[in-house]
Amino acid sequence: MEAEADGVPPTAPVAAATAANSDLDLAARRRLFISQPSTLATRRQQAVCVRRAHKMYGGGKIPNIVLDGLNMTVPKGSIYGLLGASGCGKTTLLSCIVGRRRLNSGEIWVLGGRPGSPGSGVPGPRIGYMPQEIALYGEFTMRETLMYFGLISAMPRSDIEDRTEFLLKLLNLPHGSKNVKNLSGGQQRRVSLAVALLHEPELLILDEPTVGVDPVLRQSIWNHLVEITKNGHTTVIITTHYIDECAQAHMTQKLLMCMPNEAIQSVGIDEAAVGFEDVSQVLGWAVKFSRQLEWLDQCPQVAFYCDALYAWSCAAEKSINLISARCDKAALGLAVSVSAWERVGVSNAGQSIKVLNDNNRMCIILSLYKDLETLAHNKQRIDNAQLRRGMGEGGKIGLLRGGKMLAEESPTYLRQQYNAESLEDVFLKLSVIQNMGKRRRSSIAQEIVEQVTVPAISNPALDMSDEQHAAEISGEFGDNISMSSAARDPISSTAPAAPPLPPAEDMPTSIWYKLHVMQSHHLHALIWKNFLWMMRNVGIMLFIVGLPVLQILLFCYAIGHDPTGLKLAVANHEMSEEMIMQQLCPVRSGCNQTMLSCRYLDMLVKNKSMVLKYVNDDEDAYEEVRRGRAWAALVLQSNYTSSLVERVEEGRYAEDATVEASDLGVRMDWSNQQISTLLYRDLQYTFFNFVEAILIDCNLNPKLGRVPVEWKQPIYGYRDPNFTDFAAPGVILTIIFFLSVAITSGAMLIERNEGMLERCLVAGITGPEILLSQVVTQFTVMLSQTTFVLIVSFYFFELTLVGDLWLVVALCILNGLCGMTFGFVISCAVDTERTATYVAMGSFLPMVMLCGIIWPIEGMYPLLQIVTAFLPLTKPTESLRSILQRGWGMDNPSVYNGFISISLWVAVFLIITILMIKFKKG
Ligand SMILES: Nc1ncnc2c1ncn2[C@@H]1O[C@H](COP(=O)(O)OP(=O)(O)OP(=O)(O)O)[C@@H](O)[C@H]1O
Repeated sequence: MEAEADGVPPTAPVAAATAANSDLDLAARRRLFISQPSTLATRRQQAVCVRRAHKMYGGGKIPNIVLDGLNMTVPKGSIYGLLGASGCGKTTLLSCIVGRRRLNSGEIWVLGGRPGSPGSGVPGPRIGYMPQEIALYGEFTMRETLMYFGLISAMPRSDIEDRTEFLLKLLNLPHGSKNVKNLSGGQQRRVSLAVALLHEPELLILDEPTVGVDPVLRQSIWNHLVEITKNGHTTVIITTHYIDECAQAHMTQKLLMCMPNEAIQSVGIDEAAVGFEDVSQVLGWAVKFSRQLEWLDQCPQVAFYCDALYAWSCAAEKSINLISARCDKAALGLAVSVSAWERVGVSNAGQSIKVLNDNNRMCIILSLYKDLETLAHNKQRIDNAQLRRGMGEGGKIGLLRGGKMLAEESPTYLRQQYNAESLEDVFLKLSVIQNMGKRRRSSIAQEIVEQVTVPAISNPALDMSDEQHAAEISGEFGDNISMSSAARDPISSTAPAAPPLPPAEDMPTSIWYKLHVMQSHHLHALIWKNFLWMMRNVGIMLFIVGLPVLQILLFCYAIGHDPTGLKLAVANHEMSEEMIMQQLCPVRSGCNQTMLSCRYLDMLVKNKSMVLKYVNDDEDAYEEVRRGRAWAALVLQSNYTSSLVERVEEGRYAEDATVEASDLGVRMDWSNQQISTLLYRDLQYTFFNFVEAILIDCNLNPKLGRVPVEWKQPIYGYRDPNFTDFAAPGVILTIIFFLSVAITSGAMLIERNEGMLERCLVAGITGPEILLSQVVTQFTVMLSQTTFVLIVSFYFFELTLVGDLWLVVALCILNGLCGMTFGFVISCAVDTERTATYVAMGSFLPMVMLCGIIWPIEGMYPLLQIVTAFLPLTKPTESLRSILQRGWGMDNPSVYNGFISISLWVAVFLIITILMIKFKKG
């Protein structure tokens, strides 16, 4: 039955039977492991327990497998160093541990629960996370930064203040009222560390914490970490991608800068590291050096570490001479960080090395500037030595390579077991063993094996001779020894299935629990932070509030008004040459039938602000138009007045010649539709007014001069509508909508890209909380924007407002909300601000064109008319136009459709955002 269970029929041949036997063994072993009642409990007792973790990025044929059956066990109360080359997956593993990414398969237990599950506290206040990037608000002071993260952790203000004082002191930070952006890189990293330490979490995860921190401070940080792990309540995981140990493998790290002679003697150190970070320190060092060296003389060896910008160019020579003069040690190591080399430049570096050589006392540890990696690597030696010392013998180091944990032991144990002087050697040997497992026939591997003495394999985790067995054993062998599992493709593996993992612990399943995604202290912290950010960026806020006002001002001044000062060339043959010379056409009022042409032309000037230029003949007038000096040429015959009178008096009996002579001859420049339509209208309307005026003056019925159409009082709008009134609704909504898009997506992307969002999420803030806090904050901004825009439009420029102002306000606010949620979608969908700008711009232009803002939808291509009905601004624009121009209320479909449409869009954008936040991680 057992054989059947393992898929081998009882009648199989002998070879198969042998295999079946081994399967039986395996099954028996598996049962043994499964039956261990303590397995699940043991896992949950660890601070972190990872079993058979698989994680890959990208799909397709060549996925990037980052974690490949990884196991990791971090006991509570320990300091765990996660070491591995750059890009080996440390950050990925940490983000899975803190619940920000999901494994493709495998299990993670953190502090007894599954990260991301309700009630686990992970992500949340049980974790202190210091990411690789600074991830802080540059505009906030250190105190404000710590206050914000303290509030997130629901700490009382007094506790936050106490802890802040303690941490500022511990981390040697300047007075807490300095803005984070004004701190040095190293100081910023220390603030970042302070944030992680602030709420005294149970699990502290520090991703490369001591980069940019001088040796003095590193020591105090390490002391603190050792202190907090002592009582077993706090566990620390630290990553670094520098694998090696220093050449002098037993170097003891001590702070010497300020340490008096007696202290050095009492500590009894035999090697020392001296480090400093900035120019002033270097210069100070150079001056004080002779005295310091007296103390340092106690040490047989000194490592001299420098990360100063001008260390080489300004002070190095002097310092080195001083060192050289006072110190006759066998070896004085000189390590310089990559940044110093890079900034000083290779030539200076070369010069400095020359000085060192000339002095002939130094042993240059580094292989100098040619290999920046080596420089970086050497810089980190001090860290790793501290890591080792800080962890003591109880701590563990996990060596990560190729998605697997090569080993997980105390540094001393590893060095002893592999007979290695440094962890780098251990790592190298383990890498060779790993390669042997994968590529036994590889000549390259053989070569390496020949050169590197591989110790007898005593750790079954590294025995790759039976990969399947290794995989089976992995993770079940015991929780205190973690072993690497065999390489196996998580998807395509045909190897026997691993034993089933224990079921997950029961989590609260009530709907209320699941809905309980908002916590008041989180919202309080977020809203406080958002408003603080606004206060710190008054210039930006003034711009944000002022920009829509400026835009509406520009719109009201620039758009929709009738063009004035249009030039007309007039060939009026009723005028004498002298009159043309003087550009004077005499106007006679009353029932006077002389020079009527002048009376008409005068009305054009006075009523329509046209500018007339009198010319001698028709061709001259046309030429003016051809040369672009006039929009139209008017020709009036020499007998214009008499012909017009005769035409009016004789009516249908008037002769053709009379009718033609009374016509106003017009040739226009029709190239500009707006201007020519306006001229066309004004020339005619002015003529009707002119005839009407004469008829009135002569006591005749003015209606006789009109076309037989009676233009009664309009039902909606005015007889003389303007384009401003037509375009204003769409323009107001567009301004509010797109400014909300820009502000919201900008704010969210800045947070995300600078790592603040990630940090907040790890601290336990949820996506909906961030959204709600942004909505609250942006709402106040949008409210002020809307108020100013409406005041400018309807109070100062008196745009037509017939309907209910509150409906207008409500629609504008909904529209701003819609822009805000669209901004959320953009910030979730894209990664950079530049892409966000492209998306915003890409959506702005089509919306302006298609939503009936600058041209009536009725004039669009029929298919577009259907499409445009579904866009966010179409119905609201129609709705606002109806409220403003027609005074319609919510009972009218044209109005309420706008409200419904925009509300639906708000809901759609919100849902998309929440889904993206939920499913886009990892
Ligand atoms: N979001 C992502 N999408 C695709 N690939 C990713 C993503 N994040 C990381 N990777 C890849 O996964 C691998 C592991 O990256 P990770 O950042 O975890 O390494 P690391 O060990 O922390 O490196 P370092 O020490 O340099 O910080 C790298 O090859 C990286 O290119």
